[in-house]
Amino acid sequence: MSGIQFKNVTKLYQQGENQVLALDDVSLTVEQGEFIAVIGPSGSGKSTFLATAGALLQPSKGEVIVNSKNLNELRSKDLVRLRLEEIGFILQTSNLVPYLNVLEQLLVVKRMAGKLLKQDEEYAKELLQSLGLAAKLEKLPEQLSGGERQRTAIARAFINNPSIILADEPTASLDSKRAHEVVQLIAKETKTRNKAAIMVTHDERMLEYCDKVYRMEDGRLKHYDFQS
Ligand SMILES: Nc1ncnc2c1ncn2[C@@H]1O[C@H](COP(=O)(O)OP(=O)(O)OP(=O)(O)O)[C@@H](O)[C@H]1O
Repeated sequence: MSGIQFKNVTKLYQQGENQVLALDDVSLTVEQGEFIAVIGPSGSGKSTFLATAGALLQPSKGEVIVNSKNLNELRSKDLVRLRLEEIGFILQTSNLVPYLNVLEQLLVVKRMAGKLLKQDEEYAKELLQSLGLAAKLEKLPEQLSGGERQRTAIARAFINNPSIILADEPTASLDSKRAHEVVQLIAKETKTRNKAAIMVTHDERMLEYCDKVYRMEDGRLKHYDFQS
């Protein structure tokens, strides 16, 4: 199936003599067209969960299945391709390339995937416009506000039309109005383009846009009954 599945996933970190249990027997399914949120206290395992879903970290035990592919069975070359083509990451910090302008930040992703078509530039401009960045196409990251940088990173995550969206605190640097707009946009993309999306957030105001909410506590993931 398309989407993301965790089957009894455990992640242990070695810290000197000690082991830290960051994910403790986590199982869940995020189907295509579903937008889920993960909340929970600092250090509870949310970033570890997202990095595992995005094939950036390997589980110590259990299986992660992304678009019907068991990540344990992929070679590192295939993992790189999967991350590039099928997953859009939105991180806490925007991680923009300092010497590329806003438009180029998106086009470079296409070039990396080996295919930059004429219509890609049009789509990139459209995306940037929908995120309120039409006047900033030629600006470098250092010439942008924190919120503008974050919106550029969000547009960059969408440019390859990935089927999976993984967002780590995407609203951290945004004011309330932009925060709502950005999460609405992720929700809309998820529905209209049938993606599977996971958002880690501290911002309870954003939960209303999500289909399901889970709470992480000490590495355990539990369904959270959220009333909007
Ligand atoms: N590379 C690492 N090596 C050792 N321990 C780690 C490593 N990364 C995270 N941890 C530990 O694993 C646990 C889960 O960390 P994680 O970053 O996933 O939590 P989090 O919920 O994302 O926290 P925050 O909300 O503060 O970002 C914590 O106890 C953390 O100290």
